[in-house]
Amino acid sequence: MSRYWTEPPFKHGSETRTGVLLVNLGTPDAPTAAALRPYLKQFLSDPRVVEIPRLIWWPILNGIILNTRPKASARKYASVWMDEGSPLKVHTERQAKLLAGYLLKAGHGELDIAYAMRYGKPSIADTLNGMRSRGCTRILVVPMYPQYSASTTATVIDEVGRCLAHWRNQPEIRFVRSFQDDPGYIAALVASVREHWAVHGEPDRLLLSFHGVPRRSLDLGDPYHCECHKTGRLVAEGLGVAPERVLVTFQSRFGKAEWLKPYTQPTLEALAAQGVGRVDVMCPGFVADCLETLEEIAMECKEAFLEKGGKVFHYIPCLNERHEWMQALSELTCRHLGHWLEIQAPDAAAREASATRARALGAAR
Ligand SMILES: C=CC1=C(C)c2cc3[nH]c(cc4nc(cc5[nH]c(cc1n2)c(C)c5CCC(=O)O)C(CCC(=O)O)=C4C)c(C)c3C=C
Ligand SMILES: [Fe+2]
Ligand SMILES: [Fe+2]
Repeated sequence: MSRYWTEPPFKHGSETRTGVLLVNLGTPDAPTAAALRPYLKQFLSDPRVVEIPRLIWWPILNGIILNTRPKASARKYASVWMDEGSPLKVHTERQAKLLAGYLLKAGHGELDIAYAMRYGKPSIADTLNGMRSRGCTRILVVPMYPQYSASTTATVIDEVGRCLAHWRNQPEIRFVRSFQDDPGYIAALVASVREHWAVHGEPDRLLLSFHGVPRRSLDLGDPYHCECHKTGRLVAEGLGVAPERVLVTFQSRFGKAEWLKPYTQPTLEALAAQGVGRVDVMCPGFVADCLETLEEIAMECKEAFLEKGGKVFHYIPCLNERHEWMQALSELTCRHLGHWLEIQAPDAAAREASATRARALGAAR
């Protein structure tokens, strides 16, 4: 591969477009060990995800993990796989299509909406190339992680930078950093819990389970832990329930090191042992259901809670394609697109808005 600036020549005078790129974590192509292996290799080779010196990590990854985990993970993926594919990819694709519809309704049908996966397919590189070929010269990248973490958000930003290093004619680019306290996102979470409680009544405890990260990343200054707690506090406030009935926990510990605490499954087991009868669990850090929610929480954690004497366990689904969430995402997107929307839309309304602003600026001077 030639290293730099390999794209076809820019068509001078051709129309330019504004694009929105949604990026989520990634997923294997199939629920099989053969498909899991390259996916896990790419994911777990990312130094933003596993911060262990390569000299130590490579033999563990290639010698142990990639020989055992693909088979075990494939079984888990098979238990949640949908007719159309991996839940994470299915929901992300639907979200991108719906977002285009919501933006069209808001008067921005001209926007180019795409989605990509940080690991696996569709890759960020291929998707950006597609956007370039459709004439996108301005791109807003939206990592689909409400809470910022170096292991998720930062690695998306890094990868976009690496891809653009091969472009001669680079686009104007913006990133959404995080949206842990976005009022629309919080309102969508609250609406989802309320809807569940309207049918099933209220539980003894509501657990908000976020994906974990190594404890060390908090000590080194990663804001993820704080952002999770902020989301948790705002959801509890929005629901109007006593704070002690809402717990923030962290799931999916990987390896032997300490991760963010309290851990989700041991917390559920302790609650069951204390005689807490019913818990509801929601995962606000994931905007789409995936292996970590459908298998780890709704199956494994449920079983653990009931085994320890808990009576009722409800899993409240992720926001997925919920109306309030899609509305919040389209509003968040418009806010971040900012003046690009005016530059983009060459219609009378936009020209009028620009003229009004110019007049106001003139008057201010
Ligand atoms: C090894 C360290 C890992 C860190 C750090 C980590 C952070 C992190 N991950 C998500 C979101 C998701 N992770 C998912 C799967 C997954 N995560 C890890 C490991 C780390 N994650 C592994 C090994 C796996 C693969 C599955 C397995 O074999 O158990 C997923 C689901 C993907 C899917 O296809 O459904 C998501 C989503 C966040 C938000 C995060 C840090 C904040
Ligand atoms: Fe993960
Ligand atoms: Fe997991």
